[in-house]
Amino acid sequence: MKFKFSSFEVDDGMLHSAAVITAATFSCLMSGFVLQNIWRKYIVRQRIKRRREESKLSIQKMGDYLMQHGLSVDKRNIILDMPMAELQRKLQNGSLKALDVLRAYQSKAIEVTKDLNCVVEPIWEAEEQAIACDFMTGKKSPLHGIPVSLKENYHVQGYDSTGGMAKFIDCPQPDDNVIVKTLKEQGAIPFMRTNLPQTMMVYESSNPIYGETRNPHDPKRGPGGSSSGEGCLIGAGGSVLGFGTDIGGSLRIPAHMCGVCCLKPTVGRISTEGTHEVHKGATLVPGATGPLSRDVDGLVLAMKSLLVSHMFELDRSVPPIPFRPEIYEDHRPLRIGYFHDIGYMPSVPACERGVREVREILEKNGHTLIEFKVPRVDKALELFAQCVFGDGCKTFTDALKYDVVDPSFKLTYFLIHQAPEWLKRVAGFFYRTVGHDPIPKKVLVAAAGIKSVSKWWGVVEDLQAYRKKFEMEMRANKLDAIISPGFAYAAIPLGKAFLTVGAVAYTNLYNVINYPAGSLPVTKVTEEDEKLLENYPTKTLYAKNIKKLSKGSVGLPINVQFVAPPYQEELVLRLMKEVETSIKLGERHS
Ligand SMILES: CCCCCCCCCCCCCCCCCCCCCC(=O)NCCO
Repeated sequence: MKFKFSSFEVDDGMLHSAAVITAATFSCLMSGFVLQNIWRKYIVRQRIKRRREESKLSIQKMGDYLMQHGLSVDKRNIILDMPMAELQRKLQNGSLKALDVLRAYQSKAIEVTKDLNCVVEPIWEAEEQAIACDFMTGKKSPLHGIPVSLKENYHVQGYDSTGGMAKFIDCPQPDDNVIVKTLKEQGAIPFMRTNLPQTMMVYESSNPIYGETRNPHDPKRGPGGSSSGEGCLIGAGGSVLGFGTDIGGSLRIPAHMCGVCCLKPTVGRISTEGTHEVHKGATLVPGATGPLSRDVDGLVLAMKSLLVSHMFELDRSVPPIPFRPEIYEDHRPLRIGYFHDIGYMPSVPACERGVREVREILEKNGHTLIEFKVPRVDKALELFAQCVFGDGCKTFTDALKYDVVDPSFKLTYFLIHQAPEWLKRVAGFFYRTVGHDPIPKKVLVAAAGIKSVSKWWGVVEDLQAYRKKFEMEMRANKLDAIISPGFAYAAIPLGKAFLTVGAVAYTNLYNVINYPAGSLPVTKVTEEDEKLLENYPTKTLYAKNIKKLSKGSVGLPINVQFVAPPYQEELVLRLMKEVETSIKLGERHS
């Protein structure tokens, strides 16, 4: 048979050859594509393996070095037991050497990371800095000789900031970030870099490069995240002061689960320049940087040392507001709002008791406590998802292309980041009908992305309106501050955060409204709390999971959050210090 195409003729033999050539080209392209994918994934795995080995080797080398140059156990323990104020005083008056303090904390950090895997690598330059401190004469800076640990996403010259993602391995940072530079200028010694979950947008603690960090109070449980390594290292006594980041609770969740203090400042109060975030462009609910510490004095010292002309000069977007002692040291009685239940899922009995006990302390100290109802928590959650996943999660999926997805992140990644909109709607339907919970659908649809600029502007208006509503509620009650649960529950078994993720409402509320929020350990889960857990209401799927996963948590730490209007960090710290002091006095008298 012959076909005639205008000026030339084609027989079926030619047609057959054309089809064969097309099919061959197509299968070549396809296999090329598949092979390229396999190759890229292979390269990524090799890179991850090499980086992990380098990290382990560096930690081991530090351990070996300390065996030869370490302190005696007694001397080390005396240093490790010192609260921040005493440590600072002794470094200032020269009765402690910076090198001894560094060695004490290096050796404790290396010791605890063996079981807990909280350190990703030591910062080797610390030693030289400590020696320089000890040779210094003249007036000492406020952080003189104090070792500080840093979450891995803080840029440190010469080190990678991977955020647990292979794509960023072998990209050493050209410079220290603004906070690190200011800390060094103030005499601090960055000495350890700490672990985080892949992408930092979960409150788990694992990534394929550095592995999984465990809770210092129960290694079968998670330390919270995403400043997981910081919470764990400070909670285990391996650091006295550290720094992390927080977009939805990443400072406060690990602080609560590991029993340490932290402060998430108002975004803008201190510099956020030079931290690795996957979606830096999502500026409506941006990441905050902030300190974690063993005690409130550590947070105060950190803020005083950062709020100085050096930082204001390095990052001119930061308003030059120094630390205001007149607010921190004020004794005026305040009106403080409180809640136990955010209006989505109740907090477990131990967290509720934590707030109740802090309320009693504050009332005894002369403050007025008023019950506060959080306006429309569903709206706050929806706004959070719209603002951080507004691009339909494209920045996240791009960052993880060819990467190994961590098991602890797989379900979140699939459902929030990768699933097409129709599947998100089906999952939302499941949560609403089987889980008796309409909120996940809103969040999942939001994570499918904002479809146009005018819709994006609508989100901006909604966010402004929500912030105003919150402010008006506080004004209506004449509130100076708020206290609320540190989180909905204490630490749960590793890898289970996905099953309870709605609890993030307890922390990300303050990111949505951009209020400073501190977290303070106030109690521990008791047998009585565990008994009361039996009556925990389980209306939604998340609440059921919380009840199940909270069992067996006796002895775990419980924090309370302290919150004030934007730029009132000193007020937050004042209240935290007041409660910390009362708790310590109470412990001494009992
Ligand atoms: C993943 C579950 C899918 C179902 C959706 C349920 C929605 C229920 C409400 C939860 C809304 C938020 C979901 C997103 C999870 C984000 C968790 C954020 C943890 C902290 C992140 C952070 O602060 N990172 C700091 C980075 O520097």
